Amino acid sequence: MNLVSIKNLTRVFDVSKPWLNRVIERLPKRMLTAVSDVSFEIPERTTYALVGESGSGKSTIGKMVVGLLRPTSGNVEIDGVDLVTESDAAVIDRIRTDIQMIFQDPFASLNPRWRVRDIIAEPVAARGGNTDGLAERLLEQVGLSADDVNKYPHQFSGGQRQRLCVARALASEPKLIVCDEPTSALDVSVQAQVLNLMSDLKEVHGLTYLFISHDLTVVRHMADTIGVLYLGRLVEEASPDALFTTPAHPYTAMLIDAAPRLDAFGREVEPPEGEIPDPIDPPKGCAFHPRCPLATDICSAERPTLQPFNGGRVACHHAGQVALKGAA
Ligand SMILES: Nc1ncnc2c1ncn2[C@@H]1O[C@H](COP(=O)(O)OP(=O)(O)OP(=O)(O)O)[C@@H](O)[C@H]1O
Repeated sequence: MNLVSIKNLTRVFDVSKPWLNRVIERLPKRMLTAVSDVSFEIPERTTYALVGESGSGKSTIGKMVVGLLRPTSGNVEIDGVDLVTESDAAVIDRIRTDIQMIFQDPFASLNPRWRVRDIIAEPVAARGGNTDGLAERLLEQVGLSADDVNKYPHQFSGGQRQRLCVARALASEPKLIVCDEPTSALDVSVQAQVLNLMSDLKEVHGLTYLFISHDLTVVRHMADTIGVLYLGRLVEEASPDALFTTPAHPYTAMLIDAAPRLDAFGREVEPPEGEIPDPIDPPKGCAFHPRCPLATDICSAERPTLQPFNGGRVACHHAGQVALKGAA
């Protein structure tokens, strides 16, 4: 059964400068479509990874799923309840407790003046739940010590702080955790430990993850399905195996080819080629065509729709014609 069902999700931001619109009458508003007509489903107890470059709309989707942002149009169904159209506040409240979010920066998302005990127990205490021994139990589950309950966030390393965030997210026994780049602020060696912990906890607690990352290699081993976003649209969706061996979209191939090359300082050596277009004025037809090695006339004229392909879905006029550099 699907825990999450996203249908035709769209979010437009008004990025006009109000003062300019006041000075110049009838100046058209500048509208930025951050997410456009995105649909996907996440079956219970599985991990769906959303991957794309900066600005592709990943965080905007994550925020709409947890209810931090309202969609311009489309639907977000969690556990059979459409959070966009549901009017019963009690039902929405029940669903919201089933959803937690973990952010990229573990320090910014932990109150520096609170002890770990209060940070972890707060979501449960706020609902009048029983917090006896809760923080101690969760600390042990995330690989920290129960003796740490009286410490403050600054007394932990980056990786440990992200473990605290995981413990806090688990406190209210959620069904779905939306993870927005949870390991990208961490050292590479610590990243793997936190990812392994999250995979283990998924099995133990029967969790479902929506995992957001700009890095395909991070999600390769933990995702059941990967959705590739480009300029707010889903351009490919497939299992990690299919995606890495036979990417159907040239953008996916570009991301794979650019993936894990790090220099001695852990910086990406080879970013994907070409510039990301202006999202306020995206290219006509397929938004990827100015960067695409396979582009032909049809690509600048007609936007390809997402179609079933090789067990997944792809939006490309030349689906399946790509070759990975590494495979050449
Ligand atoms: N509150 C906002 N107001 C105006 N524009 C926004 C807002 N939030 C996001 N955007 C724009 O929407 C687009 C998608 O942003 P989003 O943060 O969802 O992308 P992302 O893929 O998560 O990128 P990153 O990895 O850099 O966070 C970007 O062009 C961004 O500038």
